[in-house]
Amino acid sequence: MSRFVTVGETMVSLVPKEQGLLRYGPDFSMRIAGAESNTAIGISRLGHSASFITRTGADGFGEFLIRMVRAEGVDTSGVIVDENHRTGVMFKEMCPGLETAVHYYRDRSAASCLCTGDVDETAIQTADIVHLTGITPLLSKNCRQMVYDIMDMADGGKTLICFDPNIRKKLWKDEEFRPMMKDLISKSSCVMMGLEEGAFLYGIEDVKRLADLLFKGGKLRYLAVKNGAEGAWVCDDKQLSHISPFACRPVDPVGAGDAFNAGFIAGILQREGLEQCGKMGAVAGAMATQTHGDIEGLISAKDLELILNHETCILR
Ligand SMILES: O=C(O)C(=O)C[C@H](O)[C@H](O)CO
Repeated sequence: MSRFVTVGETMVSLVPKEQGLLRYGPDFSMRIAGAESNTAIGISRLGHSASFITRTGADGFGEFLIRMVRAEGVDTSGVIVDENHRTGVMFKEMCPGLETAVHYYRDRSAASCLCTGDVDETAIQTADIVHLTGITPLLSKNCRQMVYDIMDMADGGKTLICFDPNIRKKLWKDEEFRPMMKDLISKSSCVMMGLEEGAFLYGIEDVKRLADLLFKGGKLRYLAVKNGAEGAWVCDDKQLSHISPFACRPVDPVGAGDAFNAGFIAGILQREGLEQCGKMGAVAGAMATQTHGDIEGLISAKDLELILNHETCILR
């Protein structure tokens, strides 16, 4: 039984070794990417049990993904190897002065064939937290149904439903997605979203107004609103606090939101106070921006503790 369970797509991520346009043929290194597995690995690094459910192709890329996620201590026993579909792939493109661009090769991938039958209901109902993102329901109709069904499996029980809309405009092919995303948020007890995502979905840029609206539904227990290098806000039904950003040397923001989520959720699992959960998220998010891969900068429990206690790490 894992305290944290998540379901979604992990892809092989080909990250250029140097900056420049793809058209000039950079060399690539092979990493992994996927919002849900990033968060699962972040949770595992912070000392909590995590399991990840997905489908991969029966190919070397799929074997690579499973090996990488399992090596980080995440339970992959729920991963299904799909003989009929291939593992999704994405490429990053990094140009000086521009934000990292991603190019997906994930249409009809193995993970887009995920369905409700792939998910063990008991695993969801016995977990403390089930984490879902708004990427999965955009992958296919069966994925959308599965996300709703997982929320139903957890609803009414003790499992906290965490949701990050993680809006990916490259996957956003239908205006129907907006009401669906809002519906999924309304079914969640912990929502972690970007300030820009709040504006995109609700037309609200003011965090207090956004919190008032979302808490009115009665289901929400925690809200984190992330604002990149400007920090974040964390709220429950009693308190709204701004969390200052943690100083870092960013090279790539992709994956920082997932790292924030891991820190924030680890705080909830440890029954920390709201602001401490926010600080854990802010430090974890900042540290993740310092590497080009999504998972390489995910912080360990020991390093997080040192930072939060303002202690220095003895290296020599
Ligand atoms: O964009 C996606 O679908 C991914 O999950 C890949 C990245 O790892 C993710 O965007 C980081 O949050």
